[in-house]
This record gives sequence, structure tokens and C-alpha cells, in this order.
Amino acid sequence: MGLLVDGVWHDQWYDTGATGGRFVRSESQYRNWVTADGTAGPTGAGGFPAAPGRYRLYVSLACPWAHRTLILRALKGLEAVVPVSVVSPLMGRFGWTFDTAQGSTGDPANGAATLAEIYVAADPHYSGRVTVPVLWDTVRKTIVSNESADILRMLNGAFDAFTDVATDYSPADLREPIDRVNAFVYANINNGVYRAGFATTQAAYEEAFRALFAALDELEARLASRRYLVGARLTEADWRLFTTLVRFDAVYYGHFKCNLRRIVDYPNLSNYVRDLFQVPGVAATVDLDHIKRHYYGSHGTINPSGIVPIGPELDFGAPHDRSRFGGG
Ligand SMILES: N[C@@H](CCC(=O)N[C@@H](CS)C(=O)NCC(=O)O)C(=O)O
Repeated sequence: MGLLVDGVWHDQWYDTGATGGRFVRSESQYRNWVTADGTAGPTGAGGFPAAPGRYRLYVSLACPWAHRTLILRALKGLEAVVPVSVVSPLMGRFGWTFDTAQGSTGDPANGAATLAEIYVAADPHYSGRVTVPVLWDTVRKTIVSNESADILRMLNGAFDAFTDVATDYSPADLREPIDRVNAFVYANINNGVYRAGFATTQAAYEEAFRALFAALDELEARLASRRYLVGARLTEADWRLFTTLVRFDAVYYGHFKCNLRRIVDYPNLSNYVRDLFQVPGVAATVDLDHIKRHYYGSHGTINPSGIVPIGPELDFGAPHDRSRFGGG
């Protein structure tokens, strides 16, 4: 794992020295938007009109942030409109690679060997982390966005002319409560598991751990009286929570030391995660093999042997009790 400094790759682990052992996620640097007509979106510059086949999504099947974009792409029926390249699950000294022997699809669009090459192709002087997901413009040969929250909304709304699926997962009338839940889930749960797992002091770990389980307890209570997080509708807020929950028992509980409770120990959260997993199209986006190989195999400071545990047994396809709320 490493980062680019002025376009040059440096193999180094996260530096938590300046932040009291706390892991602080860096801000995404590409924040442009694909829009239906190419006008600028909420941030960045315009000039990225939606078109079939023009944009390629670079993802890791292991990564929860990339996973949200894959789910929206599947739910919106955009598989043929926005092609995907999958990186190898192992993030080693060259960062994300297109090693097909390890499970990558390769990079037919740019013929790159590493994701860092894509970042350098967009900007020869790029400095920063080389993260997935990336939305790449094959016409302008640049990165439109490397922020999953934004890419999620582009897939939800910008490509409607090229799909029959009209479902809106971020409806304007629910934006405010969706944004509120997203902020809570991001800070305490999505990023919370990383803050626990990548902490390098006991205090930083405990701070993240306590906030994580307080938040899970709160959502467990919230989901006792409603099927989804916001209103009666399935929204992007649910998908953003789902990608962390579906990894929790297999990875975060052990590898990131988030071991107060498993998701299977929460009646509502465990039924909820099965409910979401069983939405048509979603199961095919969940790859527990890539997920486990990535985390246990890539973080040498946390798991030096690289041994990937065999368990636990998980059955997201088992029946759930969420239909009693209606909807869905
Ligand atoms: N804010 C970004 C975060 C993406 C992110 O951190 N992805 C991880 C994989 S789960 C990554 O590529 N990390 C590589 C690194 O930090 O060097 C987003 O949500 O799109």
C-alpha cells in the first residue's frame, strides 16, 4: 500500500503519528459530476455528459466504498452502460493492481498494470492516495470522480435516459433525512470500523470502538419499528450501511477488533442485512472471497502472516422477518 507524490509511487503505510494514533481518511480529490446534459454538478467542473459506454468504473469487490457504486449500477440496470474493471483483491507494494491471476478483470480500457497508472494518466503530478472507486472518462481520458458518495448519486440520477429503471434512491423530498443518516453512519460505522482497525494507540481504538457500537445499538433500535433507515422507502442510506454490515462478521469483528457483538447477534440488523442482500441483483455484487483475501492479505501491520480465516459461516440468503413492515 502506498501513495503518489508528484506522480511518483511511494510504498508506505498510513501515517497516524501526527494524529495521536487516529486514522484520518484523506479527502477525495476528483469531485466532478457526470450529469444528464453535461452541465456542472454540485461540485467540480462540467463537460461530462452521460453517454452509454463513455465512463468506466474502476472498483475493488473488497472495498465497501466501491461496493456501494456497484450496487447502484446493478439496481439501475446500468451494467452495459457503465462498464467495470475490477482490481485484484490484494493491495500490496504497488497498491491496487490489475493482476488477473489474483482475480482482477484486467484493464481493457487503458492497459494499465496498476491503478496508480490511471491516476497518473489523469494528472502526471497527482499527489495523494490511489483509491477505488474511480469513475474514468474514456473520451477526455481523465478521472471524473473518485468519491463514492458522489458516484452513487450520478449512477442514481444521471443515466436515466439509458435505463428502464426509474427508481430514485435519493429522492429530493428525502435528501435532508438521507444526508443526516449518511453523516451518522459514515462517521461511526462505515469509517468507524476503519478508525478502530487502523488505530495505532489504545485510546484511539477505544474511542472508535465505543462510537461504533453505540451507533449500531442506535440503529438496531431504529430498525425495530421500520423496515428501512429513512421513511418507508429503500434509499441510498440503506445501501451505504449495507456494505459495512455485510463485511462485519467476516472481517471487521476479527481483523479490525470490532468484537463487542457480531451483526448476527443483533436481531433487527441481521434480518435487515438479509433483506437487503435478497433484493434482486445485490447478491451478485457481494464477493466474500475478495473481501476476506483483501483485508487479511493486504494489511501486513495488522495480520503479518496474511492467513485468511476460513469462517465464519454466513447465510445472507436465509429467510428474514422484515416483510412485516410492508414496502420493499
Ligand atoms: N472517500 C473515498 C474512500 C475510498 C477508499 O478509501 N477506498 C479504499 C479501499 S476500501 C482504498 O482504495 N484505499 C487505498 C489507500 O488508501 O491507499 C470514497 O468513498 O470513494
